[in-house]
Amino acid sequence: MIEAWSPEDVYAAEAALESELASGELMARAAEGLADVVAARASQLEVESVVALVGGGNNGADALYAVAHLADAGLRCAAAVVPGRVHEEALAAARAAGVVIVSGAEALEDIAEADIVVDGILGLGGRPGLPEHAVAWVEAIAEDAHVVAVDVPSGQAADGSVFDADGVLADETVTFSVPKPVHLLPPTEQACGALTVVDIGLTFDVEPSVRRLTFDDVADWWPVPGPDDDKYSRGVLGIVAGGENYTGAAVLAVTAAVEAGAGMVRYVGTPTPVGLVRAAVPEAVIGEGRVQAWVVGPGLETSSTRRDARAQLEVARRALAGEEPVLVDAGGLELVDDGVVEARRGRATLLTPHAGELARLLTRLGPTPRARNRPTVERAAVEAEPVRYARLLAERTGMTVLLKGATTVVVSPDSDVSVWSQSDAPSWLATAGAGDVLAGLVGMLLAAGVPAAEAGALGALVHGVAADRTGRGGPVRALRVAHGIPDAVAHLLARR
Ligand SMILES: NC(=O)C1=CN([C@@H]2O[C@H](COP(=O)(O)OP(=O)(O)OC[C@H]3O[C@@H](n4cnc5c(N)ncnc54)[C@H](OP(=O)(O)O)[C@@H]3O)[C@@H](O)[C@H]2O)[C@@H](O)CC1
Ligand SMILES: Nc1ncnc2c1ncn2[C@@H]1O[C@H](COP(=O)(O)OP(=O)(O)O)[C@@H](O)[C@H]1O
Repeated sequence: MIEAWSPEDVYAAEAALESELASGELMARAAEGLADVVAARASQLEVESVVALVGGGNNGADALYAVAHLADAGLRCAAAVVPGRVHEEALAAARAAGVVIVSGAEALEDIAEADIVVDGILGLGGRPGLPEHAVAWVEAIAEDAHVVAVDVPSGQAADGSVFDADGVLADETVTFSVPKPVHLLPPTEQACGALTVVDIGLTFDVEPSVRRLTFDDVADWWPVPGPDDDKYSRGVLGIVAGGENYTGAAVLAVTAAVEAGAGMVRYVGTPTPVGLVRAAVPEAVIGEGRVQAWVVGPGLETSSTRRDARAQLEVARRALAGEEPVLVDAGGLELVDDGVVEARRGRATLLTPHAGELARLLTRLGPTPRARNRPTVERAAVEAEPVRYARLLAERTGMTVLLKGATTVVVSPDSDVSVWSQSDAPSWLATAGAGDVLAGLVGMLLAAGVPAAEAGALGALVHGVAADRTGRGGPVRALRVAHGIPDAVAHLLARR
């Protein structure tokens, strides 16, 4: 598991450790680790000119001490500074080691010619956006330069909340002791490149803000049946999905649940998808019955006036009113109102919208049940600040929210619980029907007893790996992702 702590928690851990160490020791460890990474990269890339972009805080000091080490080691180093706004001891150390200190136009020339740029403008203490003087520095970086961010790519929010397209976009980031939210969350993760964590000795006795499951965690988490299991003890999943228009969603969700290893899947639909499911997934049992969890919504048509569609909707509503865990996706999200919110208090519910669905649902629900003013939430706003909006929906509904995207986040209604962030899928997975597959897969995990947030994270990981292994670098269609789940699970379980 990869875990990230918030800037506040990191500052607290730093203060606790600093009181036990000689002054400057932590920064010395950070700078040494940073210098080792940059030296290794210079050697791999067979280049020798390094320019540090130096801000006025400790992040800039790390960069200065690091280039001092690199100059000692024989690399050609310069540091761009704003005179008077720089850590004086670090500046003296860099100068003494032979680092050329530059500012103004001279700095821009050196930056443009550098093979490696070390970004020490802003770190953990940075607010989103670049300082004015640093805009020209960042613009001057050559296209083919290798950019190493110190702790946080400057301009990006350290808590992962806001992405700055004009900020630093690093090829790699070197951080200290533990990852921070900026490294794991959308939208900022894209600015970090490859991540190296240098251990400087900080320890934490508080929960991380963000967690990410890795391939090696799957064997510990996946519900593997034992000799005493039967199909019922493994968990029966009820799926209410598909309609006379969206027939395929039913086939995809049911196929994924069966392929993921559900003890049994009961499918509730209208005549056309029932016929298709019967033909495509003979293992599925048609009709309502006792289940351990429900998936409600893929391809569900909530406005159909057909008698069979209304009967199907009644089952969906019964599921939402019942005790069993429910995953609510696509059309099912249209059934979520304040009555459902009330009825499901204290019961496991996982909403799985994409950004557009989340925006629509938040707009419809409004900020509070009786709010007169219901501002429209735009899809673009959700895409810009996914965790913030997923949290708003989780808090508004008391339900766990899995927000789908290139990086999928899972946010619990309790703000003290870590956010899950999974980024395991190839971009090929952005294809119609992939969400229906995810719903069936995660539904199976709920039926097997995996808690909602963990089921969401685990399901997102396996979904991504199934797409990756099925597509082998090329396109994937959703049905093949569903059929690829057993291979993905077997592959991940074999890592035990
Ligand atoms: N924590 C650890 O464990 C360790 C941390 N270490 C290192 O320390 C780094 C954190 O250092 P830091 O606290 O000095 O913050 P940093 O980001 O360098 O600068 C803040 C300054 O910038 C300013 N400022 C902010 N945003 C701005 C903006 N948008 N535009 C303009 N100005 C802006 C801000 O001004 P203010 O908001 O106060 O007015 C303040 O003066 C950390 O990332 C790591 O590299 C290691 O050495 C050892 C272990
Ligand atoms: N750029 C991307 N890279 C990787 N995965 C993506 C990307 N965009 C979307 N996905 C994943 O693809 C799936 C799409 O789901 P969804 O939008 O609900 O599709 P549908 O409703 O057609 O089934 C989600 O699991 C999402 O996380």
